[in-house]
Amino acid sequence: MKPYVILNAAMTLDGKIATKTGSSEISGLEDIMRVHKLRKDVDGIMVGINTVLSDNPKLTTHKISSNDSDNPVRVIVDSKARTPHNSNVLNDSAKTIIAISKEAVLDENYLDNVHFLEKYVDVFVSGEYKVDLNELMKYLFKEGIKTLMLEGGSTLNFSMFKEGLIDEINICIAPMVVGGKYSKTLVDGEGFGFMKNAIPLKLKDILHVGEDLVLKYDVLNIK
Ligand SMILES: NC(=O)C1=CN([C@@H]2O[C@H](COP(=O)(O)OP(=O)(O)OC[C@H]3O[C@@H](n4cnc5c(N)ncnc54)[C@H](O)[C@@H]3O)[C@@H](O)[C@H]2O)C=CC1
Ligand SMILES: Nc1nc(O)c(N)c(N[C@@H]2O[C@H](COP(=O)(O)O)[C@@H](O)[C@H]2O)n1
Repeated sequence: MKPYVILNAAMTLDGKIATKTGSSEISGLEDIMRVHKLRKDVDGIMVGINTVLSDNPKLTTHKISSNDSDNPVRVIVDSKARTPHNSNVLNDSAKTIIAISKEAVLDENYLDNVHFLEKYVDVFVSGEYKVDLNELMKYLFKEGIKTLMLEGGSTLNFSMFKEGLIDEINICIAPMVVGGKYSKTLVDGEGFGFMKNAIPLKLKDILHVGEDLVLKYDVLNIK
């Protein structure tokens, strides 16, 4: 059993979720409010370690009227236990789970930080060098996370698609173009070699949210 996973992201019309410098303020205010209401409705919210390093996100419902009990459990996919000590995701506004790989506990270069993180958060170990996302989903479900919002970035998004773990996509398209072959797109990773392997989707809703457009899709190849 696994959580129902909703990938939520904001991209420019040309499909970028951040520039090459990591700048990523894309959603308009109304979309931010929509996202924070969605955060309040789900049990968990998950990002990759590069998103933590780049944005230092809070991953709480702080943009809407709410209290700490409304915050979802934060989940960080962090194979080498690189979450910095001063990260906002380590504050006590919400529970945090950091998923690491076996390498992080076997290699003394990473072990000190594992011990540090264990003082503040739940640490879940799976996979040899990279977090095993299937194992992680099973663990989160057992921990009571029945709905999980995936908030990026591009690399984790691809891995989650490849494993067939995403059920739904909510994508905000902002009326802007940024370009750049080194700018992150909605889904990067290694990608598929042939269109016949593309993830099939079904459009289920189109919303005008302020100046932005929000498209909602069901993913048709889930496990
Ligand atoms: N506009 C938007 O909605 C959003 C934009 N972003 C942007 O995305 C950028 C970060 O994206 P990325 O660099 O692609 O990094 P990412 O946030 O997807 O993290 C990827 C890292 O996670 C770790 N990882 C561990 N196990 C993994 C597995 N099984 N599969 C995949 N990754 C695994 C690896 O260290 C990997 O390099 C930032 O610039 C951030 O601002 C991030 C979220 C939302
Ligand atoms: N919905 C949305 N729109 C954007 O324009 C974004 N850049 C993001 N980014 C995601 O939100 C995280 C920041 O969250 P906090 O406000 O600090 O809680 C960021 O790390 C991305 O995951 N999302």
